[in-house]
Formats: sequence, C-alpha cells, structure tokens
Amino acid sequence: MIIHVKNLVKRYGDLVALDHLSLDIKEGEIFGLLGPNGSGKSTAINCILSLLNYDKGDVEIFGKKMTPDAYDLKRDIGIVMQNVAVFDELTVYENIDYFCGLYVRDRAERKRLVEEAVAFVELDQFRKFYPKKLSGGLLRRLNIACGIAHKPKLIILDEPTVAVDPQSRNKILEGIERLNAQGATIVYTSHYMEEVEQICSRIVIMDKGRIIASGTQEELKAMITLGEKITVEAFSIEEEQLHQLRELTGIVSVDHMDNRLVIKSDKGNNNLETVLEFLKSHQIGFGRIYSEMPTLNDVFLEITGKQLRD
Ligand SMILES: Nc1ncnc2c1ncn2[C@@H]1O[C@H](COP(=O)(O)OP(=O)(O)OP(=O)(O)O)[C@@H](O)[C@H]1O
Repeated sequence: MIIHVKNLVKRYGDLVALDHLSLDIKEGEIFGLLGPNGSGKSTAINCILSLLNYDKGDVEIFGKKMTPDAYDLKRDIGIVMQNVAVFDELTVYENIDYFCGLYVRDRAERKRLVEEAVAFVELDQFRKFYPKKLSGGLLRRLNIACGIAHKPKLIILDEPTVAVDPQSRNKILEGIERLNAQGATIVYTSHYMEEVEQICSRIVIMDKGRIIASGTQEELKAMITLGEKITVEAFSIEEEQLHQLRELTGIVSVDHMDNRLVIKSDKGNNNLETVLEFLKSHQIGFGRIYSEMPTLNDVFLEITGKQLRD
C-alpha cells in the first residue's frame, strides 16, 4: 500500500470539508480523485501530505505515519499543486534545478535529472525563459517538471490541467501515463471526468467531503441503472407518442427538446432496436441517431441527483 488514509476529518469552522474519508492507494495505480469544485479534493491532498492540520484520522505513506517533518518520506513524493508555484526570477532550467536540489545534493546527478525533466515536459527550447514569458500550458508543464524531476515513487497532481489548452492538456496526460509506466504511483485529482476516464485505473468519486462511490470505471458504471443513452434527431413527435415510448420495456426516461429526443435505457441488449422499431412503426421521421454508453457524470448524477459540473 502506498497511501493508507483512515477516517480523515477536516473542519473549517462549521464546515466539514472531509467527513471520515478513508482511502487505500496501491503501488502502480493511477488513482483518480474525482469530484465537483468544493467537494474536498485539495483538502484531502493537503491533509494526506501533512500540509494542513486535520481534526481526526490517520495517514500513512509507504507504510509510515505521515507528519509535517517526515523528510525521508517526502524525498519519494512529488507534488504538483493546483496553483503554479515557481520563482519568477529564475529561468525554466533554474526553477527545475532549484526544486530538484531540495532532494538531490549531488550536482552531476542533479544535472542529469533536470535535463531529463526538461526533455520530459518538452521545454528544451524554453529552458532560458522566465516563467512570465510562458503561456499557461507551458507554465503548467514547468510546474510539473519541478514536482517530478527528483524521480519520486509517488506523484500527486492536484488539477494540473485547469485552464490549459487541449494540446498541452493531452501532453500532460500522456506524460502522466509515461511516469506511471516508468514505475511511479500516481494520484490525480480533477473535476474533468474525461481526464479521469482517460488515464485512471481506479477512481474515487467525492461529494461534500465524502466518498460516494469507488472502483474501476467499469465497476462505477455498473453501479447505476442507466445502460445506454440514445439520441435521435426527431422533428415532430406527439406527446402521446412520447408517453408510449416511455412505457416500453427497458426505457428509463425520455426527453424531447430542440428537435432532439434523448432516451435513457437500462442495461438490456436490444434498446436501440426497440427505439428504431418504435420510430418506424409510428412513422416518426428522424435524422441522425446514435447511442452512448454512460459516463462518470451519469454515475455522479444518478447517485447525487446533480451534475459533476455546473
Ligand atoms: N481555508 C479554507 N477556509 C474555509 N473553507 C475552506 C478553506 N479551504 C477550502 N474550504 C472549503 O472546503 C470545501 C472543500 O474545498 P476544497 O478546495 O478542498 O475542494 P476541491 O474539491 O479541491 O475544489 P476545487 O476544485 O475548487 O479546489 C469547500 O467548501 C471550500 O469552500
């Protein structure tokens, strides 16, 4: 077990930001902490890392109790925080060198590691740039390089792609997968379900400081009744027909808005066929029709009654 968290409670005055949070993160995982803004992800990370005091609970990292002065553990942890934390007066190279130097004293070894980190985040041509000259995406990549240059065994990234362009975002996600392939255990927090779906091997979904579901994507999606979402471009359909459609076996809900019919069905096998047959037999004209599998947003929606993102 790389991280073991038991019954963590954190209060800010009357607000319970973490409500008996328990987590176990295993070696080699890309572990996703998914939840809407304010659900407690950053608070959880900061408490796990002993950057924030908590009211109750236990945190162990690499099998040892985590404390603010557990420097031996910190050597093997890489942290990439939500807010970019680099020095404006240092260049790209100097920033990475500074952070790497907190853990690696040997100069030759450090030079090798910093060069590797510069290449890893593809900032070679920007090595002499000062942070103020970098775009948002490049700055995020520098932030990541500073957190990982010392080759930690555990890397914790708190929303590393917020306000990043799609190209940089993809590079960041690919980079995280490569770090994992090289042996690092990853903890990744996000409110973007697409990112978590793309890279995480196991996921915990949080809401209001509590874990509401956990498992692999497949396990999470198997927890809900929704099996398939069928969207049909349907220009004219009568209320009575919508009613009949709702009554069909396997259909969970039917909504018609802006000439779009959205039909949610259970996990049966022939739902698309059932819908098509209904449309044809009632001579309802339709354009494009497609079916989608549930997303993690659907999981969140079914459990909490609200969207993951507003
Ligand atoms: N220093 C603080 N003082 C008071 N309340 C706080 C403080 N930091 C966070 N909170 C509150 O605690 C709750 C959890 O916040 P937290 O930042 O951990 O959530 P999050 O899931 O990381 O969201 P985000 O993605 O917006 O950072 C929120 O209701 C937030 O307003």
